[in-house]
Amino acid sequence: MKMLTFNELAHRLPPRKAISHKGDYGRLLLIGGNRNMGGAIMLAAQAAVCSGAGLTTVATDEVNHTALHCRLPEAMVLNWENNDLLISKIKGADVILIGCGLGLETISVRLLQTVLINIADHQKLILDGDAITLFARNPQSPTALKTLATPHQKEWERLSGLTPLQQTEISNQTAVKRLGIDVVLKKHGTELYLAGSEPQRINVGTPAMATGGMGDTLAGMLAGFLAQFPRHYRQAVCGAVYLHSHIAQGLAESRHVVLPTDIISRIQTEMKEMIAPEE
Ligand SMILES: NC(=O)C1=CN([C@@H]2O[C@H](COP(=O)(O)OP(=O)(O)OC[C@H]3O[C@@H](n4cnc5c(N)ncnc54)[C@H](O)[C@@H]3O)[C@@H](O)[C@H]2O)[C@@H](O)CC1
Ligand SMILES: Nc1ncnc2c1ncn2[C@@H]1O[C@H](COP(=O)(O)OP(=O)(O)O)[C@@H](O)[C@H]1O
Ligand SMILES: [Mg+2]
Repeated sequence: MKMLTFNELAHRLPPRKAISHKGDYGRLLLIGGNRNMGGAIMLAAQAAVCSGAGLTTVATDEVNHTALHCRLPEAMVLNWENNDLLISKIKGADVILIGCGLGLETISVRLLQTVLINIADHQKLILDGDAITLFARNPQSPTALKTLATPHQKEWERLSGLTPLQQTEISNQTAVKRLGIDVVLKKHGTELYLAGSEPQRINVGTPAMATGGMGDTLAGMLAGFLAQFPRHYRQAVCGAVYLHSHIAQGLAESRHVVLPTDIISRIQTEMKEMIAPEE
């Protein structure tokens, strides 16, 4: 499988224009965080904001609102039980990420359905975590033109029917085509299956990343990149996936374990290396 390298990514994403404002860098809606897993959506939201999303709104259980406001005053918050407000936020978003700490309860199912019904083909959708598990139980054609799922191997097994041992490049490609979505298959040597390009694999990453919340952080980075670089879909997805593991690998030189929050604190600085200098 083709290897994704830093050289292929460096300076392929555009710098910010002097005459621009937050509205130019994407409206992002993140949906997740039940009563027990508020941390998952907070990590995703922090990663998205630090990646440069213009405006970030988080729809989550009300129990998480104070913590989220304290941790990330840059983000707006809404109660995910407020269906009318949620629908209006879905319709106004450029990118929607659902799944981090979403849970598998009745409300989780309803939230995913609300997104799938109300999203339109000019918007981008990212399915992570529990949204993948729920989607696998009831697969349907997504109405978003671009739908990206970010499963780990167990979630990919639920979605594709392939056990980790059966998850070969050819079988994965067949399953991706059948599902009609793009897939970032997370593992040691994460693989990218994006429509219109040949599968790629990253050569960065470390077992120091094997800790809860690491995938939530990647999902937030992907959302932030897609919101901000709407005309550079492939480079944005590859850039976020690569940078997440590249940062972790650098930090792991001096740490036994790398925390999601350690990665988040490096995103802004490391993105400076990756973005083309202003012309
Ligand atoms: N702080 C938080 O609130 C956290 C919330 N989380 C949320 O917990 C929910 C469930 O996600 P989980 O992934 O824990 O649960 P799952 O039950 O979907 O999958 C976890 C299990 O899959 C297996 N597995 C096989 N291959 C794997 C691979 N390559 N990578 C990871 N696991 C692999 C492992 O045995 C692991 O115990 C998600 O909504 C997620 O966002 C987790 O991200 C952990 C942190
Ligand atoms: N041994 C490893 N080597 C490289 N990357 C890893 C390793 N273990 C975990 N990761 C990375 O950490 C992230 C874990 O994602 P996920 O399992 O969804 O975490 P969570 O749901 O807890 O946030 C993925 O990006 C995966 O590639
Ligand atoms: Mg996960």
